[in-house]
Amino acid sequence: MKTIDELLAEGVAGKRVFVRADLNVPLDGTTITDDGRIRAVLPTVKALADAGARVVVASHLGRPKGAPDPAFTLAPAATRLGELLGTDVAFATDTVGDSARTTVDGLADGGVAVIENLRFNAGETAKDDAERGAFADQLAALADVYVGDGFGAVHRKHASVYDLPARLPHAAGYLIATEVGVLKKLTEDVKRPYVVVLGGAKVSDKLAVIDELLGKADRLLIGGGMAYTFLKAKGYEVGISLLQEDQIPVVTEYMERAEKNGVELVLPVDVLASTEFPDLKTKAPAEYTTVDADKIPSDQEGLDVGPKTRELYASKIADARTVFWNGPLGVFEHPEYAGGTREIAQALVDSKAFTVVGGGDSAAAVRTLGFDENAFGHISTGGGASLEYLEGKTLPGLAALED
Ligand SMILES: Nc1ncnc2c1ncn2[C@@H]1O[C@H](COP(=O)(O)OP(=O)(O)OP(=O)(O)O)[C@@H](O)[C@H]1O
Ligand SMILES: O=C(O)[C@H](O)COP(=O)(O)O
Repeated sequence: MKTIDELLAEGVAGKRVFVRADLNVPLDGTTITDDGRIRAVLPTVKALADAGARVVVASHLGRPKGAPDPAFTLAPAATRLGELLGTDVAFATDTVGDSARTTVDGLADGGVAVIENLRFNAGETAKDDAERGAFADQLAALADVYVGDGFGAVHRKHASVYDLPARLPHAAGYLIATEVGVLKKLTEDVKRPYVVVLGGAKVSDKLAVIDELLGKADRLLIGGGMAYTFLKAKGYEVGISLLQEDQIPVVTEYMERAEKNGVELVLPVDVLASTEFPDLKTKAPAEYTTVDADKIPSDQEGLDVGPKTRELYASKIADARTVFWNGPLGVFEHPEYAGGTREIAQALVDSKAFTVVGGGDSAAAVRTLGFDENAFGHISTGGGASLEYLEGKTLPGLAALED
């Protein structure tokens, strides 16, 4: 894989360099609530701009349906990038149309532009190779060189991640190099006990990693939306909690295998449950009760792990030498349901382990709850991406950067 330093040594002055970033930041309307993913790509963008490249930054944001949708515009991210760089950043209101062409043509050496959300174009995420390829051709027309630095999206076989680097000379950015360096340690030389904490809401994306972790980790602590499929598989009532019904046989097998392999697979023993999902905009006080995990009322959903679970999980983390944590333990965006995530973050900070926090939302949670980023060994920008790396899968966005 060519590094960005090698690319810089060859010279990029005057060249149009397409930087595939992951600027998929959490938003409250048009306000960015955590800009960690934008800050993470700054070293690459700065180095290219300082070397006189004309930098075209591209990313997806959210999951729009292949057409423009103002709720998912990258305009706020472009503005924030400009603030962080301390320079004007041009913004194209489309991805490969007139605005993108004019904006890129108007870039001076050392200038930076952001083009609109890649996923406003159906070709970006298309399953069909030809459709993705046609969109990649349009993107390729905007640049001379490609730099992959959107670590959070390298597990996606998408046009800008997978097909575009095949069409241009390419290199890996600083963020990808750092992320891969840290995660490699967890796959090759892990210090034990190795504890993995899994939570979050993208349950179907993330269950598969457990298959691999059952052969690697010593303890798996399950929380967040992921827990309810396990609790249901144990025969418990989970009410209207997040549930991946079709995965019940799979998680049942995981629990059996964990027992056979001597891996501790730990589930919540109590949860905060409510009849209503909280209002994340107004943060209005929520009504909930704390119930044992086998007694969730049928009209309620679990929204955070309860106090007994927090204590149990903290005790499982205390003597760890390595901890990987992906996915908030509850709906941390609401103050009432942030306690589980906060206490797990605190347990990581208090432990002597090498700690890695993975995921856009997990990283955002740690920062918005007031933790010092430096209190953790590494905060990864990739959730699904870091998990698939740990699964040992070939990640399309990394494979595409190989020479
Ligand atoms: N019990 C629960 N019920 C519903 N949603 C939950 C629950 N627990 C956590 N969540 C939600 O999970 C979301 C984060 O999950 P996600 O899987 O996206 O995390 P991530 O891995 O950090 O991010 P990413 O994969 O996007 O990088 C949060 O918005 C949080 O509110
Ligand atoms: O938030 C993420 O995990 C990445 O930006 C990838 O987003 P996606 O899950 O919508 O592909």
